[in-house]
Amino acid sequence: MRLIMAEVFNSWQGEGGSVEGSAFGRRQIFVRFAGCDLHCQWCDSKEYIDASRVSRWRYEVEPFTGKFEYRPNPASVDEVVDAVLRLDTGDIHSISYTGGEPTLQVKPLKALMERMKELGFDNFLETHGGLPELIKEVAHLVNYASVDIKDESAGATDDWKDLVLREVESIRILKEAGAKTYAKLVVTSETKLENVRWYAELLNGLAPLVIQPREPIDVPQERLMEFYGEAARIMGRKNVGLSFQVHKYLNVL
Ligand SMILES: C[S@@+](CC[C@H](N)C(=O)[O-])C[C@H]1O[C@@H](n2cnc3c(N)ncnc32)[C@H](O)[C@@H]1O
Ligand SMILES: Nc1nc2[nH]cc(C(=O)O)c2c(=O)[nH]1
Ligand code: SF4
Ligand SMILES: [Mg+2]
Repeated sequence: MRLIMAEVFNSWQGEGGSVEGSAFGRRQIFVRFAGCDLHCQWCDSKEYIDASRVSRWRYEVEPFTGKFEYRPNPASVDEVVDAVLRLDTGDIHSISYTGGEPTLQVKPLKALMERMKELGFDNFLETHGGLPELIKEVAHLVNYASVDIKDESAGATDDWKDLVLREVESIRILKEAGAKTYAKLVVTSETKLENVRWYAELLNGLAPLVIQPREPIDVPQERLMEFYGEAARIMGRKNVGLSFQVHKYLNVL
């Protein structure tokens, strides 16, 4: 079984804040899949969106050295498992599957998750959640899930409201399967308060929410706290948090 890979590296989880299900500050091995069906304006992984242009993938030779080796795509599941195991520093909290959008290659994603589970690792899925029918195929293998709610201002797709409803459905599926799941909302200076209210109503009683400013940050602090306050009023004060992309400030992968 083959897949289009982007990169494999060892770092600490830089996002998620402190809500339940977050692995912020935990050491992970990141497995980044190539290819995505959305086009968030602010995506920081744009070079991996068009899978047909990702002719090779890279894996870190040693954690935090910035030294990589390259292999051609498509990769085999075995090659990826080998790259992950080479980066096992013995203190790994979980394996993060990110991208691009990992669920688009659901068969190899499932095979990888099964292998890592057999090897004693927990699986952490980072997903846009827009494809609940694919989420269903892996939900039973997921220990932790970070599911994005794509704000209107992300410009991810034409029918953004329908996307939000599918993301919430994915969260429901993951929760029912027993995965510790939270929603991540990337906000910009264009984010509307009424939209934040709507997301909070959909998530109320289902999963906690982290509000993550788009990098580079353009949302004023007062606005951020206004979003926070509204979400907390609807969802409860223990179910909302802030998240920042801390790895970018520390200059690590
Ligand atoms: C590159 S995405 C890959 C996983 C999946 N496609 C998704 O969007 O959730 C990984 C995470 O990075 C976040 N992200 C990407 N670019 C960002 C930016 N410029 N500022 C803040 N968060 C960003 C996304 O919102 C998502 O939570
Ligand atoms: N350190 C670190 N934490 C992350 N959390 C989510 C990431 C991602 O790109 O999915 C990411 C990433 O690329 N690096
Ligand atoms: S869904 Fe994720 S990978 Fe795809 S464009 Fe948006 S942020 Fe980037
Ligand atoms: Mg990232």
